[in-house]
Amino acid sequence: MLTVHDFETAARAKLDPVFADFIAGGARDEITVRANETAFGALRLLPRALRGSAARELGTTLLGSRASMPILLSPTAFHKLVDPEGESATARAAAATGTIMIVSMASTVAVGEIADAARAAGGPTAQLWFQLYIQPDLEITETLVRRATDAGCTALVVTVDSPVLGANERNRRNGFHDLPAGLRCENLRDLRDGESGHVRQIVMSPELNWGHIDWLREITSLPILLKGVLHPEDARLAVRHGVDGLLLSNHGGRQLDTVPATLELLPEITAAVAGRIPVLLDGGVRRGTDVVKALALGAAAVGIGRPVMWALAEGGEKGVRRLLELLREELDDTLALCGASGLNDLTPDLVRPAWSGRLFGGAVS
Ligand SMILES: Cc1cc2nc3c(=O)[nH]c(=O)nc-3n(C[C@H](O)[C@H](O)[C@H](O)COP(=O)(O)O)c2cc1C
Ligand SMILES: CCCCC(=O)C(=O)O
Repeated sequence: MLTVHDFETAARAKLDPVFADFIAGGARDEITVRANETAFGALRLLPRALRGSAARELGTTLLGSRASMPILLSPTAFHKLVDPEGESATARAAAATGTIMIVSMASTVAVGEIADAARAAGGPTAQLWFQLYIQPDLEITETLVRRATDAGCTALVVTVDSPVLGANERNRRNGFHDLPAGLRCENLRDLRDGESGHVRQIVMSPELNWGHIDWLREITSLPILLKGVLHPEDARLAVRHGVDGLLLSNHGGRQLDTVPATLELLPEITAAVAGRIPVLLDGGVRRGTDVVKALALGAAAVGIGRPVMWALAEGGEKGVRRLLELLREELDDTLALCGASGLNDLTPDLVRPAWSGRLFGGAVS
């Protein structure tokens, strides 16, 4: 396994095609799925020379949580679909690497158990954040927040791009609508009478509004990030509503199709928040160079979604660990080649659009 794409190929060879499609797929024509990766390819890096340093510092602190590198595990549902130990295996790999795992509310291991696995592998400083779909039944949401807080999660990541579930037509064609027998959304156990972790218990609520964020702000002292804000005006509103950070995300192209690539939106979103809160980004990050481009354009860190599922499918805990080490090596190598000794050296002047004839006044095309 030498690249993220090797993990994708290996996972596809191993997995039930229905599950492989669930992971790879996106909404409708998957235009945004492709755009996320393409956007990184449309930028070029412009390195500095003779700024040598013997070692690079990759560590960072995000909203009080220490991370050994600016690459987080974005929340992905249903890890037991691809590995019998599910999220516990993922958490051990993240903790051993010293980076932050954002636990999906739709995890197939309960968040408390995931936290135990993370601490066993990474010690007391292992960092987990918890992703939340605010439920219209606020009592249920409050219970979920309490479960995450009791487990030791150090931030809440509220997904706001899912008033309804994205239309994944691969899943529809494959008839994949629910978890196979024996697997459950363990965080949802015993929330309502007679329901014990059914996926359909998770309500995607079209009524959500800023009042819900204000309410959440009142009931928790954990930092709150919003995941899925795309419009710069909403980024400004987030700051005004006391949100602590943004995870700039289009859900890996799985919600509204044809929204821009997240990288494309990054300059506008960082301008809108004007340094008041950190902006993280996910979507299409597959290489160390992608991480550097996002950070150069103002992201505090990036998240990876599908690569984690592929690595977990390929090799369980070891696979995820190898994936994270690989990305760390690529990031370190890219920093060195760019003449950067740390993340603060990554500035916008290191990035430019790919060459086009227009640079020559249209003389060459
Ligand atoms: C299989 C899968 C499951 C996901 N589950 C969730 C989830 O439960 N909650 C959420 O907010 N985002 C979820 N996402 C979106 C990811 O958090 C992330 O935004 C996206 O995968 C990033 O793009 P990438 O896959 O290109 O790295 C999921 C994505 C995938 C591929
Ligand atoms: C209710 C599970 C949601 C999973 C999800 O967010 C995704 O597959 O993108």
